[in-house]
Amino acid sequence: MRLEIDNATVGYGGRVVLADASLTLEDGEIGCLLGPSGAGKTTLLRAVAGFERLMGGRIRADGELLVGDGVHLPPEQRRLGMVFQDHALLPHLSVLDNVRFGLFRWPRPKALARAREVLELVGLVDAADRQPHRLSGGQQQRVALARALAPQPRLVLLDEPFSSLDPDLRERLAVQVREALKAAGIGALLVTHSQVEAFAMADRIGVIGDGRLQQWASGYDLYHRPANRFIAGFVGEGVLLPATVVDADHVHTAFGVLAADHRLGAPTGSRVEMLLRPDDVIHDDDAPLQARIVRRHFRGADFLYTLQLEGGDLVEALVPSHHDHAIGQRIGIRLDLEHVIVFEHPPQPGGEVLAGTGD
Ligand SMILES: Nc1ncnc2c1ncn2[C@@H]1O[C@H](COP(=O)(O)OP(=O)(O)OP(=O)(O)O)[C@@H](O)[C@H]1O
Repeated sequence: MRLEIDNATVGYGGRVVLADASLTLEDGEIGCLLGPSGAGKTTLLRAVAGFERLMGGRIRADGELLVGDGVHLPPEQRRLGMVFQDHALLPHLSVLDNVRFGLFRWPRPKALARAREVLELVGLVDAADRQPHRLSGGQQQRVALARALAPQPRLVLLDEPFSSLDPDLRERLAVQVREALKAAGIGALLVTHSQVEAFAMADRIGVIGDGRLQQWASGYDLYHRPANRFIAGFVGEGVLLPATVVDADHVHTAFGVLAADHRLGAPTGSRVEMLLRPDDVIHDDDAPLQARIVRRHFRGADFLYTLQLEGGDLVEALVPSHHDHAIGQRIGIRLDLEHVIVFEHPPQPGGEVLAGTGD
């Protein structure tokens, strides 16, 4: 199902939580709403489901108006599946009967066959006769997904489905859930505040913050082509480094003159900022530019080094972990990127290390 959210404004009691959000999720795609707590992700998801009203805008499913312009289709007429954080399985029913529960209008043999089919999709057909409480948290969440998929919804809505699970398990489960949805050919819209989950699961991610949908794009584009400073800081790590505009296409930086990703409006000589991700900075013994290690964070496969350049600015570099250098040591670095992302407004003196607030 193609989902179109067009200038949706949502809120409570006249107070706007999220204004003018627009996005399109193509048939079979998995979308994710990512953002800090209280940003309005759940409210928007509930508006798609039909549990909240819109203050403005429209939501369409395959061109059909679900809500907006005086229309408000009740949730049960939208043919959407829901999976919640507390999967709410019925404890006295077997896994199979939990999945079959929503199919009470189907003829019994057909309902049984469908329940088995979706349990197969989520890899739990062998657990069909067990009670839900005898399954792990991750398995229970997969049963909840199977239950949502059983009535063949047009789209599945998932609200923080993995948040009660261990971080390790979450990412694995996100991948499994993605595979099950793709195998079923059913698209989904997921709410999470974890970018790890969003990256593992989604074809498209919408980052919500400061009352707006800040960007709707692939995980790759959010990371490498963030639309603004908010996204640059919320998604991934890196630094914002001061730079000076040379001409409409170039900036001067500590790494020399670099090509900007877009034509610059700021006049020659203006101070701007450029985004450097840790994987843009390569450790190279032969590089003429040297930087001093001021912090090191061992992560197993690699080190995240914080490095100070000659002029005092800080950058971060992701370096394979067999390059084990001590704090205070100087190492050669160069950049591996074609264009730099430039934000054209007054920079912080000395640059800024982005916290990577989306965990
Ligand atoms: N039923 C309600 N009545 C009034 N205000 C509400 C209601 N539900 C949520 N809010 C407020 O709306 C804002 C957005 O809440 P929402 O749950 O959509 O955020 P979220 O991005 O999903 O956050 P979280 O990740 O913490 O779930 C918050 O300020 C919240 O306090």
